[in-house]
Amino acid sequence: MERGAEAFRRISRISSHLQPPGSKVEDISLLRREDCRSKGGAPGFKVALLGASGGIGQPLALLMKMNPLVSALHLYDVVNTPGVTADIGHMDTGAVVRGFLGQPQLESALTGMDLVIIPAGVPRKPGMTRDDLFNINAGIVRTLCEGIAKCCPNAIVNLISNPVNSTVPIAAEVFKRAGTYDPKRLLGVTTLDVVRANTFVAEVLGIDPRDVDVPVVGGHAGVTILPLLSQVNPPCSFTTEEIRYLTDRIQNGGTEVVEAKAGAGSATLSMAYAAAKFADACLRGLRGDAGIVECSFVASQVTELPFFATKVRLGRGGVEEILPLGPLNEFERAGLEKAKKELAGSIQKGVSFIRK
Ligand SMILES: NC(=O)C1=CN([C@@H]2O[C@H](COP(=O)(O)OP(=O)(O)OC[C@H]3O[C@@H](n4cnc5c(N)ncnc54)[C@H](O)[C@@H]3O)[C@@H](O)[C@H]2O)C=CC1
Ligand SMILES: O=C([O-])CC(=O)C(=O)O
Repeated sequence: MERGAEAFRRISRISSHLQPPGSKVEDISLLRREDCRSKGGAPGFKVALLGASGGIGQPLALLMKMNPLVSALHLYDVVNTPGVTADIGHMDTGAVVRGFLGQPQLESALTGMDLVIIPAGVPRKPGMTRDDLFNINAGIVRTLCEGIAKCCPNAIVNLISNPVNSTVPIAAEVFKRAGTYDPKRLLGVTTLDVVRANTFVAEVLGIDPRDVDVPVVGGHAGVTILPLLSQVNPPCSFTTEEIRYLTDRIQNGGTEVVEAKAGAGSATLSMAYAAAKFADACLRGLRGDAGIVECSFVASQVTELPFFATKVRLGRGGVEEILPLGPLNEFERAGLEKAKKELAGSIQKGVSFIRK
């Protein structure tokens, strides 16, 4: 009997370690986080996920909890974080998980973070463009970035919320106002475009997508998504029809998912995969690994525009080097002009939102 009670006490103590703040477990008097023997997790990076209860946020939380480079994972949202945190927190991987609910807990969620990933905001429904999300998501991104400027100004920021072509300029303006802007640390996540391009090109070539690398440059909406099919690795050639089919499918991959989900949102699972892949690359860069190259929408001088997505080399300071576009064929040069025209407007819209 006595041994049974002791066993219950020990189990209760262990599970208390993972209870999120605000959850309803206090009525079991033995459940106290402070009772745990171990206070910390494995050495590694501290990562915050803002929008953690959403369609992207939940699977991304799962994937980041599985990343051995992460020692602390902070899950922030305006809804449902106690449940998501309790659930993810039971995974027997190294990262210690803590949940934060609502604006009053934003600062605690952000303090001390090395990497902040932002998938907070509304997704598209059929018939909408990413720009139709601007009115709601611009304000959400501004608030979250103000928190970052205050609580973890040196963190790397991975911005997922759409329209990325405008939200990255918004974030830059918020950081400039706060005096914390470092263009090397602000990265718009365009990895899903590369992931899709690799998949669709591999399908056409009849090879394994893991063996394919397609650079996708420009931005993250419609014609601003510019796959460079002339630079595919391994080197290969396509017919004119294949180039038109692939370019169109890559540019409209997001819309393909939005329509298939028929009102239930946009890409979440493939996006969580892509975001986890990109975040892992950023963390390996922070660790000092060499040769980490990914496409990302960043402050750039590759074109006359202030922001542009290209391959970038990641390192301890974030973006260590912006790689050139490389030689483009005539089809890609025409695509680049179209992309730049639309991008210029989207970037300006983001900048004006803060400067107005
Ligand atoms: N960059 C990219 O390649 C992609 C970007 N996206 C974008 O990611 C965003 C999120 O998409 P989903 O996860 O599918 O949407 P969702 O609606 O399922 O989840 C969004 C989450 O953000 C939370 N949220 C709302 N306001 C917030 C605030 N002020 N602070 C913190 N959290 C807040 C919501 O409560 C919700 O849990 C959308 O804007 C979508 O367009 C989606 C796919 C790909
Ligand atoms: O299409 C959307 O709205 C979501 C997104 O950015 C993508 O899937 O690429």
